[in-house]
Amino acid sequence: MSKKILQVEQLNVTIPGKVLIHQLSFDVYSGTLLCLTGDNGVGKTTLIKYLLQAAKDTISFQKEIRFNINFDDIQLVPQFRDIDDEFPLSVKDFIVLNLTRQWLPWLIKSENEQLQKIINLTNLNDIKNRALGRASGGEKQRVYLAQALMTHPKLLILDESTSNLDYESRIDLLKLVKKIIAQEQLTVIFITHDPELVQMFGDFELNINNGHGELSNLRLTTKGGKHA
Ligand SMILES: Nc1ncnc2c1ncn2[C@@H]1O[C@H](COP(=O)(O)OP(=O)(O)OP(=O)(O)O)[C@@H](O)[C@H]1O
Repeated sequence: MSKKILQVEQLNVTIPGKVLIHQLSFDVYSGTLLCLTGDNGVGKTTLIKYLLQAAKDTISFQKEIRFNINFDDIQLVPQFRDIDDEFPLSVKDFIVLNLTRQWLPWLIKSENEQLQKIINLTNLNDIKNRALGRASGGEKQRVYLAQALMTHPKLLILDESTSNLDYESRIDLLKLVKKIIAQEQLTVIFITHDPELVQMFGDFELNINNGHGELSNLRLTTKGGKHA
């Protein structure tokens, strides 16, 4: 089994006046895809907010949440982006928005190399100069993924990245995510309502139900030895 990058022990996930998830414990292993599932409103996004807060402020949650990576090693691809048809920035320019160095208005050699590597990895060569607003839903998701990958994350959190995509685009995106996990030793937490994707691509499933979370190892439990 690969290295643990995150350990959560007996965590209560709360909102004002209510415990959403009781005594939640699970581990996340490096180089795996963990699917976070559960009905609307069970607390998946709130759990992710706790994890991000704990990565930033390691002291407050030190008993319940322990990361073996830093906050800067984590990238979140949010569920909603305000990108309409008129969004003028090119795919290439959007991908580099995450880079924090702002003292030069152009990219240095290593950043250009990283950009081209990520564009190749996410199959965006054909549309890299197109305005992002003109990209299809599936292409946009690949661009968001590419933007997140620019900073060499160790943990990527995908919040329902496939929810507005057709069947083929959903499968394609998850195949790409699995390829990147294998190539880059990336770890992914994927929030999803899609049981088929969980079964096809997940290594682990953390299902939240009735205020409790249960972690399943899908590689061990899947019939037919899909992941064995
Ligand atoms: N700051 C807050 N104050 C009050 N209620 C909140 C707060 N944050 C979240 N909630 C409530 O907590 C519940 C869980 O929300 P959350 O967004 O975590 O659910 P979710 O499992 O991600 O749902 P979905 O699948 O619909 O995205 C919801 O009922 C939401 O309205």
